[in-house]
Amino acid sequence: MLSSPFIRVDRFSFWYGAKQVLHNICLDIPENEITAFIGPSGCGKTTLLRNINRMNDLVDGIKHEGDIFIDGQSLYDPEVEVISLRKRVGMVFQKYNPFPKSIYENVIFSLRVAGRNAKSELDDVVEQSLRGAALWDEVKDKLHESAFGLSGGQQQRLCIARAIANRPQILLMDEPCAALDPVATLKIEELMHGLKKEFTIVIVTHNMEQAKRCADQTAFFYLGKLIEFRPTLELFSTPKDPQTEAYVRGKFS
Ligand SMILES: Nc1ncnc2c1ncn2[C@@H]1O[C@H](COP(=O)(O)OP(=O)(O)OP(=O)(O)O)[C@@H](O)[C@H]1O
Repeated sequence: MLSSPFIRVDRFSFWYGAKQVLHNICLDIPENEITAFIGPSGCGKTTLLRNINRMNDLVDGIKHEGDIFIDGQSLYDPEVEVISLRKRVGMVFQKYNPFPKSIYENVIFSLRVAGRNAKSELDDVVEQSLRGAALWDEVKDKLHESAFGLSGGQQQRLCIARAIANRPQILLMDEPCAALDPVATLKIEELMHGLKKEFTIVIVTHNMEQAKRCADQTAFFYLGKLIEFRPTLELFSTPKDPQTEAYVRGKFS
């Protein structure tokens, strides 16, 4: 049984110009769990992820039908401000993208933008966020050095620290390990298990082993449609739909 939905995708369809890329998606994502989106390239996983914090609003010529709710509130409610929505929904991208600043300034970037400059608060947020991203012990003696001096895996964990510094409720991760080696990948996966206690996590991944290792629920998409959404172990061991079965058995990618 799924716990109560925290994110509800309700009959959601989406177009880039004349091209429809999502078709009538219905999906209930539970709170404090990890939900993976899998499926072949171009099936719309990232498009759906980027709609959960309305990142796609930045693209010209888009259109949607249906709705997405977070904790019962429509993302398209006129009262919802996109800036405050993005505070509730943090995002980590495929290619780690720290700013050309110190480790410390990267973590508290959004607080600075919001005019929060009290040193004691910033110090506290830096420590809590870096601990949350399992990076504190590795960087606590060089907080004022450039973020670019860190390894790729450390830079991605720094981006996670930056994303959680605002205490979002939801963390969207778009192939967060695609640019990382297997050791750094495992570290991020371990980290996700800890983070889900505090955040509802949605991850897009091409790596089915990663979905199996990390995700509580997995959604399989094909050609812009949601084909199957079930607890991960069930989806991989006893897929109900022949298309899901073909995909998870590696018959197409
Ligand atoms: N900004 C855009 N403008 C126009 N079409 C786009 C845009 N972004 C994505 N698309 C198209 O929408 C479809 C879905 O793309 P999307 O990136 O959501 O799929 P995906 O499943 O995440 O793919 P991948 O696994 O390759 O990242 C694709 O056909 C893609 O070419």
